[in-house]
Amino acid sequence: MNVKICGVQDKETALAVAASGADFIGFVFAESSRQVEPEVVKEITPALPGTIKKVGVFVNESPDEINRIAAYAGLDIIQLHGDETPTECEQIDYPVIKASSIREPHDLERLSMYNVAYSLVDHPGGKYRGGSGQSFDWQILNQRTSRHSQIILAGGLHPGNVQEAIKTAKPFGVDVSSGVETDGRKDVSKIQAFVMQAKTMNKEMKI
Ligand SMILES: O=C(O)c1ccccc1N[C@@H]1O[C@H](COP(=O)(O)O)[C@@H](O)[C@H]1O
Repeated sequence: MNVKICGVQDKETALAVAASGADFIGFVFAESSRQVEPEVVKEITPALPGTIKKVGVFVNESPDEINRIAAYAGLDIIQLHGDETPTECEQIDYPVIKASSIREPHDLERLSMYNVAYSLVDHPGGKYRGGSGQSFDWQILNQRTSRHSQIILAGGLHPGNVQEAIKTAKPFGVDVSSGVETDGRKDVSKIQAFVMQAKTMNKEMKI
């Protein structure tokens, strides 16, 4: 199971995320309580091993600005968490994770409009466009077709429910932000527990 830990804001936490065995680390450049400046991420990314993919999260930013920040900050992958069109996704010079809100089975149809590396499925959200800590009905994902491969499941995951989520939705990967925090800050013991729970499912399900 592939694991992404999102909303990292400092080098110490980033190193702990890499040491936990996570496959992707996310930095939020969009408006959020977890927003981080490109100058900060530029100092963090060279300290991380090449094995962990550095993901920049953007909401309704222009492709030119995203490409500029990605090159400057040393990103590998771009996560688009707003109303970006399929054309805008194709203007990104990096592999794209396109996030979509899932309320009902019909929402899955939207995923195949995008020619992107990964589709991330999330709860419709709260104050910001993501990171709300709320989950949706994972059973909906059982109605996806083979066109919907490389699904990353997000929204309200935490160490206590990630195994059930994986069993139900059988995603390519899982993504978490709020669920590995205590009092709004990343909590290394929760990050380690989340990665351990998700990777254990890997072995049990042989996926
Ligand atoms: O984490 C944020 O603050 C954020 C802000 C704006 C867009 C996306 C954001 N994070 C993404 O939101 C989902 C779900 O997060 P949570 O686990 O429910 O808190 C996840 O994909 C994050 O990458």
